[in-house]
Amino acid sequence: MRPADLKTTRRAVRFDRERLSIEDIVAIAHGEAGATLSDDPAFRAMIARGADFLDRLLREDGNIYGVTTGYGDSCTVNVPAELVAELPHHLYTYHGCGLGEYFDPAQTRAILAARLASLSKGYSGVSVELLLQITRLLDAGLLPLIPSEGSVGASGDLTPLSYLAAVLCGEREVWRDGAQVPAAEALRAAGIAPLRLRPKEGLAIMNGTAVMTALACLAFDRAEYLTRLCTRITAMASYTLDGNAHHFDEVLFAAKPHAGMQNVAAWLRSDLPTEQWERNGKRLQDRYSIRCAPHVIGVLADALPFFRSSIENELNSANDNPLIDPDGERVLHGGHFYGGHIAFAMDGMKNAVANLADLLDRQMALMVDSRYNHGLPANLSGASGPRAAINHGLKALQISVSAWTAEALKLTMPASVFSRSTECHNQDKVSMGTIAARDCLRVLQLTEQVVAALLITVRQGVWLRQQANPELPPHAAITRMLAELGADVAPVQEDRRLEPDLRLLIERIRAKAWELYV
Ligand SMILES: N[C@@H](Cc1ccc(O)cc1)C(=O)O
Repeated sequence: MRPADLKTTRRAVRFDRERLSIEDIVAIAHGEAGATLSDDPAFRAMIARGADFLDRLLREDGNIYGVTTGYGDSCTVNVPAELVAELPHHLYTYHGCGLGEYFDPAQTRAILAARLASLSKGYSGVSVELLLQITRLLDAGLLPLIPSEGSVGASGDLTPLSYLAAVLCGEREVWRDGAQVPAAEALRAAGIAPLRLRPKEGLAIMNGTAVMTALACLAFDRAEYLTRLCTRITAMASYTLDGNAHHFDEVLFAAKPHAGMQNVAAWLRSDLPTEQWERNGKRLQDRYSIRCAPHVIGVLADALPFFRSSIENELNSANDNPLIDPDGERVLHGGHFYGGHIAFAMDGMKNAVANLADLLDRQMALMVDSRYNHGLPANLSGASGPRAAINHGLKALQISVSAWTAEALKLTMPASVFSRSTECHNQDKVSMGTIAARDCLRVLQLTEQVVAALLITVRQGVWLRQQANPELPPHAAITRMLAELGADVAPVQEDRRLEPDLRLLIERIRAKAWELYV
């Protein structure tokens, strides 16, 4: 369903000074919620006070950074009064040098929502009209085409956000129903008058962390689901390998108090048949990719609450410069456009997520190898009799998984350590948070591909194990998951092209199709 079709039923996220959550931004991104600006008169008056104070200051003092001066290192250049009105338009114009792929519509909606969140805090000296204009774009489904490359993530996401500023003013291009249209034409057709920016409004739109923060919200949402799905896959891999379910014992895990990791172990316990306790069972110690799975998945599970607080604090911050204190009537010069917290969260998240890909890649290596899979066919081939000779089962799928895993791991190099001095040494330390966030999304995409392949593998593996050892106790969660996967993916009996199965499973992963551990 397209977002526009959902208009009548979907909820609205209200923008005011209240704290917003990652889920609010994700809902707007996916078109499940709209964005409305609070019409509370006190809120609107507070916003207007900032803009009025700036107007007064301009009249009385005549000298404000970024209003009557050049930007950044050019702050020593004074702008004559008759050119002040043109200055914000120059800001977005000369920043129109982004390149690379355009952000997709969901990412773009998240970016608009994140910028609206920051400006709604009331410290940016912008007009209510500007905030409303952002909601109008979201409402009408007119999404700026924003190139994804060209931000150092410390003077804010200046260059990508210049594309939002330009579109608000009826310039550059938007997506409309999936097509690229000139913004001027799209705004006219939607009955939206282009803005003429007030003196500080160009800076307020562009000088902030909205792009990286929006991407971080989307990344968080995907990473959280993967902790659950990788746990379920681990349970099915353990079952496939006829492994030792007691590796996830409650007393064992109580001895190591990482709460997220303990949770993963508890999920595994709930998935696996652990009724019978054997002192020296048949499989004393499984390999690490099974035995230590809670310790690998748990790193991400334990980091998520920290990532959430960093991302939501950034989302709920006034992150431009200078800030305008409407009540104290002061102009506060600082560096809140510096995205170090998001950079760290994204660099950390991509590392922890790539480790999931690596974990699953190792689990697959055990399952397809008849030297390690405890009695199942090589490559988990489902063919029998003379035809077994020409069937290669999941052989190529494993090779693809190795490639996707390698590519994910390759992208884990932290972006934040590549800070470099730029803009005539005014921006001499920068966060690279937007690059970190883009890396993280790519690592998530590659890891989801690995997850899709592992879903095929465990679906095949559990099915073969049930045939090989019919006496094994079936377990509710695994049986249910096998049935759900079975509805999408047939067992591989004769070799077939698995790409369609993979693509379908990736869709299911992105839609969080399976209810896991609720
Ligand atoms: N981020 C800078 C402002 C800036 C804006 C545009 C630039 O091109 C450069 C710098 C500051 O607030 O100090």
